[in-house]
Amino acid sequence: MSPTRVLVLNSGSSSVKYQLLDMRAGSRLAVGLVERIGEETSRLKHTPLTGGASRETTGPIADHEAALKAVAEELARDGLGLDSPELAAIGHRVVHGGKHFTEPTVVDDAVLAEIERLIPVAPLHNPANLTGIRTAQTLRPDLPQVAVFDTAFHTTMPESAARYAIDVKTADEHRIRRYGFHGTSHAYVSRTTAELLGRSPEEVNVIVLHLGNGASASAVRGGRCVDTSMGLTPLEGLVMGTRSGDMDPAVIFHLMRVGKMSTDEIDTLLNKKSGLIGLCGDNDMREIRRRVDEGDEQAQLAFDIYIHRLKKYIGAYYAVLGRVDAIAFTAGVGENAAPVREAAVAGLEELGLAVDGELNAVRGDEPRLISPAHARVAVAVVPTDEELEIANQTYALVEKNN
Ligand SMILES: Nc1ncnc2c1ncn2[C@@H]1O[C@H](COP(=O)(O)OP(=O)(O)O)[C@@H](O)[C@H]1O
Ligand SMILES: CC(=O)OP(=O)(O)O
Ligand SMILES: [Mg+2]
Repeated sequence: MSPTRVLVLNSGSSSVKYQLLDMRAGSRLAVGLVERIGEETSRLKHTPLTGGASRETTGPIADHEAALKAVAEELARDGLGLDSPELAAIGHRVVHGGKHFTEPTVVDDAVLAEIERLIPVAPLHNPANLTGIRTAQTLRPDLPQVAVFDTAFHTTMPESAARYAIDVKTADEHRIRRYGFHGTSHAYVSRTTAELLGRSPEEVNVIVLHLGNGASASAVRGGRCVDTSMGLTPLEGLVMGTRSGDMDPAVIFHLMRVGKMSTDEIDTLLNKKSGLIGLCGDNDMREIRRRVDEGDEQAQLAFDIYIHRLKKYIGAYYAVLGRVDAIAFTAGVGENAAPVREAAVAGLEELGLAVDGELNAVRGDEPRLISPAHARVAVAVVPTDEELEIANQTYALVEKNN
């Protein structure tokens, strides 16, 4: 019998999320997370789902290579090591795939070179993704390593949404266009939202709000992305944990000319010291809500700016789609922060949008509706599962190639 297990690695700038799945049985064998990679207080949390309790270790994990080796050791302790003949492939989230990669792709040297070439436009993410792939290759050189790109779902965007209004020749020479990210999540969540409505994805128009530490919105018409809020890099769009999202690009010239800041300093400012953390010193929505409830004005202003931007995108994508069947909230903030969901649609009753206070307060892991009965537009909470989606795409590709 051919092997049926897939290991999925979702390497972020300072974390690795992973899952080991058995695709034939449709079950998860282990899940885990390594956080704060590169710091003294790195933490690995491993949960075997074949029996036994979660294990947590803290202590310095220097880089993504060390992180992946630690994950491999944890899996081996449960008899689920990477040397298993039952492993069919390793699936990797790769954040930037440019215009080129529209499908999941088996990694070879040319693919690695392209991911590397795209580092300047995904400096926080592509290096970690590359290290994950290379380390996995050294651990299992015989296995297919499959790259699943954040950008792939957005390659259906029309030119009118994908192009910036800058000189065409310059844009083409430097491949400057809007690529969009979190595509695996937008694809999974828009499809799951259609299922929740009991309809096929082709029939429905959905606005997906992926609100994690990084955050993006997308407009999905009949299962295809027609616009999304991130652009050339994951900096454009919504207010995020540490990223500014949209602003007048001339802010950058001003900081250079008048603020005498270097390109790298401005890059760090906008990617790592802006957004919620720049506005109020915290990037965790739990902490911000706690402060808001205590009457903290700075946290309140940060929250208000976050919501204002979100609302603008809801309105914009409503206009782009013309008809909206559902709005889906997902990722850490979208799935957990009821006040964010309530505030984001407050005052939009004329657009057929509202949340039911009681439904909105319910917590859970299942996709669910939070709009009042008979609402014109369904408002939903749809937990994302990038790892499952990557596993499905990886396994489908490996099966096809066999
Ligand atoms: N219970 C909660 N209430 C409000 N916000 C939460 C809660 N749990 C997590 N979050 C938010 O979710 C964020 C992480 O989301 P996640 O989707 O895991 O992000 P990423 O994949 O970018 O690391 C945290 O920074 C925090 O702001
Ligand atoms: C592309 C992106 O912003 O990813 P993340 O939210 O994982 O940082
Ligand atoms: Mg994420």
